[in-house]
Amino acid sequence: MGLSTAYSPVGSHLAPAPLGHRRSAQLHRPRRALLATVRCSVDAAKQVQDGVATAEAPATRKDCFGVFCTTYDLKAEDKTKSWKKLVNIAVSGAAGMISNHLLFKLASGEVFGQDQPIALKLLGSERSFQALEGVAMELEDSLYPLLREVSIGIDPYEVFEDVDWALLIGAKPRGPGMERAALLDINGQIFADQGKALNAVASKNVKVLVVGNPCNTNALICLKNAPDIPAKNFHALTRLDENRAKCQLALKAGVFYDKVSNVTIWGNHSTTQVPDFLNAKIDGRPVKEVIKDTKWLEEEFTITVQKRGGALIQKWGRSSAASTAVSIADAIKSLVTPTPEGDWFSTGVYTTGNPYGIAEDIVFSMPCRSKGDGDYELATDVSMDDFLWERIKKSEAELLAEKKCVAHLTGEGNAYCDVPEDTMLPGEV
Ligand SMILES: NC(=O)C1=CN([C@@H]2O[C@H](COP(=O)(O)OP(=O)(O)OC[C@H]3O[C@@H](n4cnc5c(N)ncnc54)[C@H](OP(=O)(O)O)[C@@H]3O)[C@@H](O)[C@H]2O)C=CC1
Ligand SMILES: O=C([O-])CC(=O)C(=O)O
Repeated sequence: MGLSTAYSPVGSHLAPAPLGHRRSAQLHRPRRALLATVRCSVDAAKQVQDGVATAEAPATRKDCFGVFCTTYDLKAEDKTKSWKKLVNIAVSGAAGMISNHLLFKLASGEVFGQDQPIALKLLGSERSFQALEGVAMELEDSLYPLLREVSIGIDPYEVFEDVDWALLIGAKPRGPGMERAALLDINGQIFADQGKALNAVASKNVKVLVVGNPCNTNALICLKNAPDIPAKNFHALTRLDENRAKCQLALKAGVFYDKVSNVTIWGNHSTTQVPDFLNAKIDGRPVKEVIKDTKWLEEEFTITVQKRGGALIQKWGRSSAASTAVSIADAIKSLVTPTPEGDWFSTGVYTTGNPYGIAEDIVFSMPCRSKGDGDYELATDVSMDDFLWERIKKSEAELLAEKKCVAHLTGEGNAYCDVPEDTMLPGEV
């Protein structure tokens, strides 16, 4: 088995290094450079390709971590020779609950494929740096062959360097009594800064998936602060909502999930989101032909999906983490593998140029298809009726109001915040 993951914690002001970890080599680094890079893993990767096994003297390795100061006999296998070029993935909020599930899915190869080696660049903060070290240690201990590099840091300008994907999860949770305007402002600032950093140092074709709430408006802020990256490359996660809607339709129809297709979530990742049962299909047939209970579809189904996050928090005492990680994996897979014929997936994307008549210049969840190249096109073979359109307009109005709240972060003048009273995240009750 190939094993080349390593990280080296840097930052002497933080907690003592775990036993066996050498960190003194980095102590002279400036605080801004709280990024642990991995050199030995690159060497090890080369050795995989070459079929060479060496045990380099630890003294010559400045950035390695513990056991990774020695490289192993990686027994070059045919499959490693056919591996693709390394993909660099940044994850913010990497010490949080969602990441704790997601990182292991990414490292296992189930998202990008079993021939796709990856580098994980974990972004945290001073408050989470020690926890990030713990995350990196767990990744090490998992012996994932495809995970070639792990680095940790608190400076987005360093962590985002050359990244192909940025999964932006870290955000302040809304506390009791906190106004939505305050949440928009605090989190918006995080995404404005990260947008600037991505613009400066990431791959110019980086794909950005914003998870941290309120994710649609955070994604808008991020893309506005990254003018050199195509706006089309920014996504807000609404795949969890799509998965929740599929589950409810499958339950009601008495079928397994795999029979449910063409489910769109329109709009904001909030309680105004619109799960579309007009275009959805069960076993290839319109949902309305299979589920005749229109009252259920129009009322119970919609509200259940809109408020599923809150219902889960009431049971679990915390917000969805594992299912969110699964949905992030699904969202990425939908972009890196071709969409099954006739189907589509939901993702929050930039509306400018959309064919549906939704207001331009916001991030809105809509139905998309991909050829598997990381890009997507909006699905045009969708029907609209008054019921669906009326609800879409409500979610659109909410996003237009959110946009005004963050005008100071998107370069559009002074903010004026008057979001509708009932604007809530799915997890709020
Ligand atoms: N779009 C969707 O479908 C869903 C979105 N979410 C959202 O994802 C985000 C992350 O959720 P989850 O992983 O469960 O949350 P956690 O609380 O476990 O982790 C969030 C991370 O955010 C970081 N963070 C950034 N700024 C702050 C701040 N000012 N105060 C506190 N923490 C901060 C922290 O990391 P650090 O200190 O390293 O910065 C923390 O580890 C939340 O915004 C949540 O609402 C959740 C479920 C579904
Ligand atoms: O509100 C939250 O933080 C959680 C959330 O987005 C969801 O469960 O959909």
